[in-house]
Amino acid sequence: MAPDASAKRKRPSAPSKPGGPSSAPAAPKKKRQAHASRSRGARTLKRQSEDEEIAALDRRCKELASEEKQLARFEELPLSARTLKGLKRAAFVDMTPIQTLALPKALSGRDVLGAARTGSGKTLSFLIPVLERLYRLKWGPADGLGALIISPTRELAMQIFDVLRSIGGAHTFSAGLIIGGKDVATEKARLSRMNILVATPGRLLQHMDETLGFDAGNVQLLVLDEADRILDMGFQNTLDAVVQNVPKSRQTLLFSATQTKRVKDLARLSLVEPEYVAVRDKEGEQEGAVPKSLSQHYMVVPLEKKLDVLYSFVRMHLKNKTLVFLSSCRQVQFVHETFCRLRPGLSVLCLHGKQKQAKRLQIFTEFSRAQHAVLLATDIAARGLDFPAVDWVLQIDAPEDADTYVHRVGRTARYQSKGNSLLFLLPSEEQGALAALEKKRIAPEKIKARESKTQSIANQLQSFLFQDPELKYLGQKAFVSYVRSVHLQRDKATFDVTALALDKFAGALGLPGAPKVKFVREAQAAKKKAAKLEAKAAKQAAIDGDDDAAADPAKVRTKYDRMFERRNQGVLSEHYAKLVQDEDDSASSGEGEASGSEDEEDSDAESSVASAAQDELVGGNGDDELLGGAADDDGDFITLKRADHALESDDEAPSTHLSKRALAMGTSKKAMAAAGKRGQGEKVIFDEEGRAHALYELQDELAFRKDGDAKSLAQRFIEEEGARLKEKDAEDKERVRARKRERRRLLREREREERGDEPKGGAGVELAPLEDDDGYETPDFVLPGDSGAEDGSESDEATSEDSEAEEEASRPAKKRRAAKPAGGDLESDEALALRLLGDA
Ligand SMILES: Nc1ncnc2c1ncn2[C@@H]1O[C@H](COP(=O)(O)OP(=O)(O)OP(=O)(O)O)[C@@H](O)[C@H]1O
Repeated sequence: MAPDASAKRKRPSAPSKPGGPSSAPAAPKKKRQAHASRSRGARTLKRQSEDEEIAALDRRCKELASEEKQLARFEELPLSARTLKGLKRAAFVDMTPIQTLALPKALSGRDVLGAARTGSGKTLSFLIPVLERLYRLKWGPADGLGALIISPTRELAMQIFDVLRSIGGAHTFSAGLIIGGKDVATEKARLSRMNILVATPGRLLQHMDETLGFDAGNVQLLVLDEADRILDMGFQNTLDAVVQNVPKSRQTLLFSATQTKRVKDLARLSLVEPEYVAVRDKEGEQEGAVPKSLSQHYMVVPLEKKLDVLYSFVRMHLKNKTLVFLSSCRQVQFVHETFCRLRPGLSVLCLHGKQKQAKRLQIFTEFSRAQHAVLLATDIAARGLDFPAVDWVLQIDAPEDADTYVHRVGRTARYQSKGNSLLFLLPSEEQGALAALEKKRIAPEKIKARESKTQSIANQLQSFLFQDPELKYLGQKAFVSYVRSVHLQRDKATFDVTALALDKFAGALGLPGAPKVKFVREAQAAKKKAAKLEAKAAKQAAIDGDDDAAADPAKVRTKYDRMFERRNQGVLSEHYAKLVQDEDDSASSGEGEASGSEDEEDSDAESSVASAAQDELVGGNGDDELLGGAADDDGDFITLKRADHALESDDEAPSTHLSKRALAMGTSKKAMAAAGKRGQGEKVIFDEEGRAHALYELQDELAFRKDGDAKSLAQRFIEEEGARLKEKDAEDKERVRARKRERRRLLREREREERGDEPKGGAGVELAPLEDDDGYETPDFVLPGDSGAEDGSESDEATSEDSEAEEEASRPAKKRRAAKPAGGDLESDEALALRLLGDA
């Protein structure tokens, strides 16, 4: 098979035999004609034999579908000589169980749903029917696209394409690989000439939408490898759009180790009487999705220990090929970066979705060829990839579900080889994850890491991160992306983001602290709230003796539910009636005034008062008798607070907690008048911030508006305040200058006294005293509306008044000490030094 029609054209022609067509010009015309008719005849014969072969194949395929005969070798299948040649060349002789079951059905044109464990040879189960169908239809370049194979990842698409090339080399179909990350324009140019396409869904749809002349209307076969993944939510819309572009009459083949049987999914593909093909064991049970040659283990590892255990594992398995799964690209990047720096003693590679396509391809090839290596990867490496001879698959972060587990561990123990897998589970994940695996009849064996052999790398990571801020940043991203991955898990019972020891985890990554993650805080708050509600509901259920609600605390009942469900309602009504009666009595006896509106409020208050009372009484032991007892004693119950508190009446003596002076003040008319003069007793209004204002201070809006609009008022205020501040500033500056002048004057006097001479008319050096730097710097207020000129005039004024020494004095002490005194010569320098020494 030619992988590409253009490549086919470029391929150098086969060396011509002596006297063959290449030497034709030299041959006599008759000879040429004879040769042409001979080759025409050969072609016709070939075509005839092909037609016969195809007819025989068609016949045989039909028979095979009804025979239910178990064939063991590819040779026994009704396959074209070209396909058999390709299979032989690739050394495929015996069929695997899934091939034995699926190939006869698929070759007879049926829609097939194939399910078989990982690494069991599903790829050939759909590639052989693709080649055979097109061959039997005598598909040629002019027929356009005949088969479409869709894969969820680029790497898997590349791998399928490689297998197609290896077994289809004897056919003449053109085949193309359509995956993201490649030049679209080049793909577009070649697309219309392809007979078979292997594609990822997104890029395929892009071409269907954009590429002129790309027509999928003649497609005979649609294949979905890892069908359940392509049919799931992530690819849903894309796949639906692709399916709309291919004819309904096509044959459809779906393969996966974890095959979907959901009618809803399959309905989207409009399958026609699909044949479900699954390999069964001797007891007739469908074989497990995981190969028997795989030894599966799991280990409970706290989050903060994961990297230590992983590193220790890698160090102890230097002669192995290990594939490690982590939950996010950032984590893969971070662990790769740090492990490379730690130099574990074998090559550490990484594969994730944020890499460029060329890089991904390079890593894929490198790991495939490597004998001993570690590949850190996200789930893009989980499905379908056929890395040869992987010894261990490690899952550092638990898979989102059992299917993902199956695909991940399926990267080892492929075809007839053996392999090992190790799953890390957090203590909080153990129960849920094992239960999910159990449903698929998967039971990994529990093992423990030896403490003595576990090497801690936290300190080294910390030092790497300290030295390299970029790495620290990556660490923070890795942290957040891990937490997010847990947060986004569907199985909330197993994956609890609030159960993660985030501080410890941050420390294990070498981070100085745990980055704040908003959704964790939200999840924690939600959990707290839910717990509170549950507790409250359970408590209430216990109070009400509601067994159902107590058994199911999630069934939260409102206050109103409780009100309507309440027993002994009559008793409480009686309480209330007495309460109202008592109040009415007291109102009629002149103790208070009960207005109509207050009566209405009372009727609203009944429920809460009664309910609160019930809570209080029954809360003790929830005993109905007690409630009844309380009802008998209802007078006390209702008036409990008033009855127990001897309230001070207005005409009683003032409380004794006031001092004698205060009491005298309170009763003395003179004192009260004096207080009135001091402003006490004036009516004040409190503003929003609780400050008291005299009435006149708070104008109403109209009065406020009389003074002008708000903007001009604000501007005026700013200007006034600016002017006030400038004035203040000038005063401050002047005060400082005066103080400095005074200090200098005093210093000069002291010096003169010490020297015992008269001043020499300003000659010599004027020293700014060191202590002159009082740390005060006049602030320059720049207020809106301040003009630079005004500012400048002020500072000019100051400069003209001050001497050079004063300017010097205003500099910071350190600079001043370093500066050379103005006008100084050697003599004066010496004098200065001597004086300083003397001072010291
Ligand atoms: N009939 C066969 N004889 C020998 N080797 C085979 C045969 N069929 C498949 N293989 C080999 O088995 C390995 C696994 O095959 P394949 O990748 O098709 O598995 P799979 O079932 O698609 O796995 P997965 O579920 O992981 O996608 C490959 O290396 C392939 O070359």
